[in-house]
Amino acid sequence: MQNLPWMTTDVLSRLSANAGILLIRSLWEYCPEQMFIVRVEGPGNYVIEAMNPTQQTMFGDERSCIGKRIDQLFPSPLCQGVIANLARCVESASPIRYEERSSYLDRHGDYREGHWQTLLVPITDQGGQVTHLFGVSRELLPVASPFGTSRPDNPELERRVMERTAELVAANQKLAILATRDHLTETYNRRHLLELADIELRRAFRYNLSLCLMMLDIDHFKEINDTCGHQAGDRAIRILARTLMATVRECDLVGRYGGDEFLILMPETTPEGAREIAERVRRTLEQSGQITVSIGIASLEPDDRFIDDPIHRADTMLLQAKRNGRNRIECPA
Ligand SMILES: Nc1nc2c(ncn2[C@@H]2O[C@H](COP(=O)(O)OP(=O)(O)OP(=O)(O)O)[C@@H](O)[C@H]2O)c(=O)[nH]1
Repeated sequence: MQNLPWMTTDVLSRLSANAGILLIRSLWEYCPEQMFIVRVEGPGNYVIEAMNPTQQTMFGDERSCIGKRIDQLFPSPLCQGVIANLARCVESASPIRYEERSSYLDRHGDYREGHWQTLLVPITDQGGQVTHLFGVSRELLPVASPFGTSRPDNPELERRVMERTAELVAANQKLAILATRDHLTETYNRRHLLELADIELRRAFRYNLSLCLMMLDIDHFKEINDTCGHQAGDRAIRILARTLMATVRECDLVGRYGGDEFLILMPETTPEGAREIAERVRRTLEQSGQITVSIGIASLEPDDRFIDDPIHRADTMLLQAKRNGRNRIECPA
């Protein structure tokens, strides 16, 4: 990727995936603000999926809240307000900031008056669907003045700070997309996919999980370029990317490896499961009548040390699929 000017100063973009995860974990554990993750189950239906320790000191033990719907956790007026804001964030699919005042039941079962400032950030799946919302909430406590009167409010300044913060969050999201996605297809770019693949490889070894990879490439792609032009070639690549995103499972990671070649990581998948997914992709494309693909599959083996090892085997299988006639899948016996 071209070295854009902001990349030299943006520390986050230089972090490895592991360092990024460590950073997020530390923030989650030690941040004095309340943090939570809500699962979007449908209109008006939001389920608490996680709360950081700060949030737990307010609402009580995480175990008593996880898996509960918002309307089971909050009393009525507050609950409607919370749900309306969650819905607004899902609808706009972009970060929102808001303030709310309400009474709520604390972890001791006592009613308290609260005033919060909250930032909600949507988390999308690879298809762009908002599946979760990440929230950071700060309780605004009245500040005692040394002169005995409350500090004068400055609503205009506060509004401008909130606007600017929302702009920065949106800009950061755009930068994150630029750094992690392929410009032509919006699937993961090679660098980011390999970072994610490395995490999946460690996770698979640590928890003794299966992991499969699929490497695929459009058949006779050069001919499409040579006879119909480069733009038609680009269109074919986009058709393949869209089909992959729509056909593989939500947990599979799709990335453009280079040219017309795509790599798909299938966590917690056996070779039989991987073959089924590959067959679905192959058949869908064949039926579209526009392009066909050849697919090589490999699974993680105990001696693998780096993600390049199974990638190399998937690539060899892909070559074999090409040699054996194309529009087919090859995986180790
Ligand atoms: N349109 C377009 N073409 C690209 C892009 N990246 C690489 N290519 C072209 O992809 C072609 C490589 O295609 P191959 O996968 O080797 O295709 P092939 O040899 O015709 O077919 P197979 O043997 O079936 O794989 C070359 O002509 C490259 O110039 C891109 O982003 N867009």
